Amino acid sequence: MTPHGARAGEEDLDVEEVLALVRNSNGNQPSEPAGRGEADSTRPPHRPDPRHHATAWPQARAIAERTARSTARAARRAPVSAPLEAALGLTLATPLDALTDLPSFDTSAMDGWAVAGPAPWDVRDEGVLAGHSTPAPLTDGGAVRIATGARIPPDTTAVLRSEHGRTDATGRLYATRDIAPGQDIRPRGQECRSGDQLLPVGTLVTPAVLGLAAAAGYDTVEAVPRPRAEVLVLGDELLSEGLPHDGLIRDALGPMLPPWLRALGAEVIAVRRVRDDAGVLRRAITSSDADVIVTTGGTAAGPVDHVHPTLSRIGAELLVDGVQVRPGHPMLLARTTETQHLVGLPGNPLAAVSALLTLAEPLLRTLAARPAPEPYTWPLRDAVQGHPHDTRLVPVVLRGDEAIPLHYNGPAMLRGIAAADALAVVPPGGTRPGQEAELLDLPWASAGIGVCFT
Ligand SMILES: Nc1nc2c(c(=O)[nH]1)N[C@H]1C(S)=C(S)[C@@H](COP(=O)(O)OP(=O)(O)OC[C@H]3O[C@@H](n4cnc5c(N)ncnc54)[C@H](O)[C@@H]3O)O[C@H]1N2
Ligand code: MOO
Repeated sequence: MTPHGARAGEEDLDVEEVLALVRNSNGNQPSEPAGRGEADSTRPPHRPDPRHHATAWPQARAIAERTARSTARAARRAPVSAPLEAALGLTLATPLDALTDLPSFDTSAMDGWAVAGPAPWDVRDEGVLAGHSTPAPLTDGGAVRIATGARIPPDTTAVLRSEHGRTDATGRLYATRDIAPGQDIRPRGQECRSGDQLLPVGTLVTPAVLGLAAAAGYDTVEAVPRPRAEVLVLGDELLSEGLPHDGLIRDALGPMLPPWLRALGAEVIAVRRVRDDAGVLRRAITSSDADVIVTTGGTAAGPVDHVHPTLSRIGAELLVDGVQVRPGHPMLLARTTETQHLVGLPGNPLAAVSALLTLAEPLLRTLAARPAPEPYTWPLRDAVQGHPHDTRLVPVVLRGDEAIPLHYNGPAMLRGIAAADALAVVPPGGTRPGQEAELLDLPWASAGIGVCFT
């Protein structure tokens, strides 16, 4: 594995600059109708050559990130005060400064005796347990039974572990090995002083961050709110239960997308089935107050593929109209209002995954103010056939220090991705056995279901 090193510095671009970048990259005026808008009768009903519009894969991801950054700046969403139990997966909007010294008092690190002065020691009758208030001071030659986590009595020299002490017939305590002054005492403020910065703005709230926040005295943390996402599942052929029959198939994306979008930082406010009707789709889009609308299907140029004409009719700006990636090349990204984006995922399920990781991931991550993952590469055990011009995303499992490409990676298949640890980014032309390729992690593969899906 070879980390690429730090990401190239992403300069702050505003929306105009992003749009200019799109114009330059694919010759397409993003503010123009998408290409087959009913509003523009001078245009042919089908886009003549999708490849002509398609954005290179790395650039598509950069556009998604940049438009999210400029929208986040424009929208200035106020931080929320999140109770710890609701903060997992959010990003800190203010630094986590210690509200107390840690430890907040001198603490015994071991079960044993607090002792004062040299051995032997007379042991007090009553011991000190964790949670007790300040115990009485010791005097030279004195000792007291103490539990791990208990407050150290004033004038204690050290803590003698229970396994390193013995008492004689008269009950006097001796050490079976040397103990140094201060041994097994955690002094107040050893980890931090009140006011110390424990974590900076922008830190992802993990289970460990929740623990640290609680230890440091927090009941709530100031965090960036999750971007609100609404999923519109298009397609009259979809069933929500039972076996496929009579040309109807099960909706695979309705169940898959909400948890995946949550893992990417979104709050999923609704999942709606939308029938193949341009008016219904239009109303569904224009009535949504989500930050990000995610549609599935209808991105191509078939008779009931209503996404492009609808975006055109509502005056949305197409920032990405097709990406040079397989599967998923008809994917799109549009800005529907000043503060709202739409990600069009193709209907083929693995193509939808590809679009999710290409466009939705950088968009949601940036809106959620999450840190960008460090890109990394991994050797692919087997040769992978490449597309002549486009990037391929191929499901892989990680075994030892190799990534093994999986079969069943066709656009309509989920069998490969369901078994995968990551997606390999295969450049045009393919890879040789042992050649390194960038990997895109799947959120559950590295973070665990409970962590990333809450
Ligand atoms: N003439 C062309 N046809 C197609 C092209 C092309 O370039 N020229 N591209 C193909 C590619 S590549 C893809 S990907 C698809 C994208 O199509 P759409 O986004 O319009 O999706 P649909 O046509 O609605 O569906 C495609 C396929 O996926 C199935 N589907 C849809 N939704 C779901 C779902 N929620 N769960 C499971 N399966 C779903 C749907 O039944 C179709 O089989 O276009 C190609 N065509
Ligand atoms: O983008 Mo499509 O998935 O190649 O079938």
